[in-house]
Amino acid sequence: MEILHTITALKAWLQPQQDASSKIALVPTMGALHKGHLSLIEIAQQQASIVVCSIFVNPTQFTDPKDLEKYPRPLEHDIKMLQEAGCSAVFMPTVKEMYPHYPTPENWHIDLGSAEFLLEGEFRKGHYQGVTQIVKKLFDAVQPDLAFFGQKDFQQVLMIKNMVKYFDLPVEIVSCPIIREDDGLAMSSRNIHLSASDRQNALVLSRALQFVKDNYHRLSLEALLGQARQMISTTPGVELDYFTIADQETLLPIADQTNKNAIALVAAKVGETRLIDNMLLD
Ligand SMILES: Nc1ncnc2c1ncn2[C@@H]1O[C@H](COP(=O)(O)OP(=O)(O)OP(=O)(O)O)[C@@H](O)[C@H]1O
Ligand SMILES: CC(C)(CO)[C@@H](O)C(=O)[O-]
Ligand code: BAL
Repeated sequence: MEILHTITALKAWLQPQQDASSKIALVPTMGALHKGHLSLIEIAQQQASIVVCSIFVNPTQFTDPKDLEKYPRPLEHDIKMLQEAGCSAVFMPTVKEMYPHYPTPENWHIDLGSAEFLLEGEFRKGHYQGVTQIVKKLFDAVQPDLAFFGQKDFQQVLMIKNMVKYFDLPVEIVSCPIIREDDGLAMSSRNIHLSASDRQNALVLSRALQFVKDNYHRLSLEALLGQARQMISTTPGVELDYFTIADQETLLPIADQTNKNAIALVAAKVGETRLIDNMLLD
């Protein structure tokens, strides 16, 4: 596996590999890799001949400086995992490589539609401008045919699709299923911060989502939301940011269960760690 730190080195490595039949896939990550990330690599390998994984903890998408500072960075371990997964190359640039004038902000603001300001966008203001800014830079560097993202960050996939439309980019965005621990907790790099009791309390998120999914056509919307929110807010050490049942396209709350395109989404702080999860309904 090739380990590349600069855009110049990345382009020099990619160029001779490209022929008319080869497809390039990009799997963007912030590292601290787990089986969720590996599933994206595996799906990418089924659809492309060259799979580039990027590892970059992108400062412009963090709204909480403490969250950025303590974000896990086990780079040696990540490289080993990617090597074992048979990834073609890993791109791990410095902050200066991606943002030459950092910490001076670059001029970046694009229209991502009104869903930008809902849910994660409401709790992490400007988050999706930062996400789309770095993903555009990664797309420019790799020029992938396909790019793979996890459904765990459901709103992120929507925002990236909107960014692709905005610039009319020739890249296909593939959304991949959420990988969970055996007890239902969605895998996440930030799970490493959970204490033993946080880890147990965090299960309420997937349980509340599963409750809504199982009862979607049995209970009223009011009852579904009321019970799910109560399950979460009565769990010790868990502080709910939002639990919503929304339309998958607009992310606005659905009006009733005739909606065939609904999703339940949740975000909560478990101990000191903020987690998100979601489940498609119907
Ligand atoms: N459990 C999972 N299943 C499938 N894809 C996942 C999972 N967790 C993360 N991903 C995807 O991996 C990509 C990189 O995500 P990232 O590196 O931020 O990891 P993460 O586990 O989501 O970390 P965190 O949420 O703690 O930042 C994203 O597209 C994300 O949606
Ligand atoms: C897409 C991404 C790599 C951009 O920094 C990040 O938001 C993530 O890991 O989901
Ligand atoms: N996977 C989402 C990246 C973030 O939380 O910033």
